[in-house]
Amino acid sequence: MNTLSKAYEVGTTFSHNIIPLDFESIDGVPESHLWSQSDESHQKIQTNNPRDSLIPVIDLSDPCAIDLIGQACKTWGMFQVINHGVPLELVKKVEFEARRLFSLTTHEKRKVLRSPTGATGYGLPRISPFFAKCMWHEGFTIMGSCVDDAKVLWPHDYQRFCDTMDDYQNQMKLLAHKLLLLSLQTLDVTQEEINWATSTHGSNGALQLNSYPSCPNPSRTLGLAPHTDSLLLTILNQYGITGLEIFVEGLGWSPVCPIEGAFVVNVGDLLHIFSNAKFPVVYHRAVVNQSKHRISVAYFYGPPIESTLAPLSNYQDPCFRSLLVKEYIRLKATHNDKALSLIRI
Ligand SMILES: C=C1C[C@]23C[C@@]1(O)CC[C@H]2[C@@]12CCC[C@@](C)(C(=O)O1)[C@H]2[C@@H]3C(=O)O
Ligand SMILES: O=C(O)CCC(=O)C(=O)O
Ligand SMILES: [Fe+2]
Repeated sequence: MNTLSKAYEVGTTFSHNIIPLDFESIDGVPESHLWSQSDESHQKIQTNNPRDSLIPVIDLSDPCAIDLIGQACKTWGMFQVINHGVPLELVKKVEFEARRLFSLTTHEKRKVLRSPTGATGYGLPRISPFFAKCMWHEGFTIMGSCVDDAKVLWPHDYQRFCDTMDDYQNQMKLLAHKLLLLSLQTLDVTQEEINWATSTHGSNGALQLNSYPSCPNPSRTLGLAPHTDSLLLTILNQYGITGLEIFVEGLGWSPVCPIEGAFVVNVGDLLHIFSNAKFPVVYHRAVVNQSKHRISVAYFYGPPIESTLAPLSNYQDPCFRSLLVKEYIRLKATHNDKALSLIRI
């Protein structure tokens, strides 16, 4: 077993609906998607200016970028990055292809449904079984090649979609390595540990295309329920439409405003563990809106799944026990937000 998708093959299968709603054919929010106003996951906060964002914006060409990234990772577990070197043309192509996919009919999209234990394909977010209500969301997950699914969707025109997603995953991996290298240098880390986190052999990534159709009653539902991301680092593009929110202790849910050309970068569970909790993980969610069909694209970067994950060796008191990366992925798949506490020392 050496690819990320394999780590998901074994594990609990939930008898839970795995098919997104047929958003084309409904004109209200059904009971299954109505979140209670008293639910903590569903509370809102008022910011004085909805354009205000707490999360720092870091210019990668700034000579101080390393300190700024270290500071942002330690304070927020999140930052936005500009001047990152990813070609804008490719970023736009990814949005175009994602919109092309989600604008297919429900009948077409259901031909490439992710199986209940599967990793790739069209479906609901993996975290869905942990919530009583459904999310106003449909997603397409890519781990490695997406050619099999693309051939089903566009038998005579699949190459464009695959090439775009492959190029983007390569660019994302390069950026993830760059950002990990910078952030880790601000911790007491050995060269061997840096090599593990930024290894080019057997390291794993996944691309998640998220679609949040416009919603007749956005305040009564959620696009993506509160969660932390599982792998080392996530690089997200909001494509200009507000929706991502983070949970800030004492403040509540706060928006992360989209900035043109920027990516939102956040620490995942594996980096939280590896940094011995020096980098916090940030709870985040996505809200939907009434007039716009929002697309976001998230790249998740992780280390080889057969390798051992352990807190940095230079720290005297490890906060977590060590385990294989694939074991943590399975714990997360079966226990969701309880997984971290299950390995805390
Ligand atoms: C590598 C992965 C991270 C992810 C699970 C996945 O296998 C691919 C989908 C990812 C995603 C996207 C939406 C939110 C999330 C929590 C989910 O349900 O599926 C993340 C997963 C994660 O970070 O655990
Ligand atoms: O759509 C968003 O803004 C958030 C997406 C997200 O959190 C994810 O894909 O893990
Ligand atoms: Fe996320």
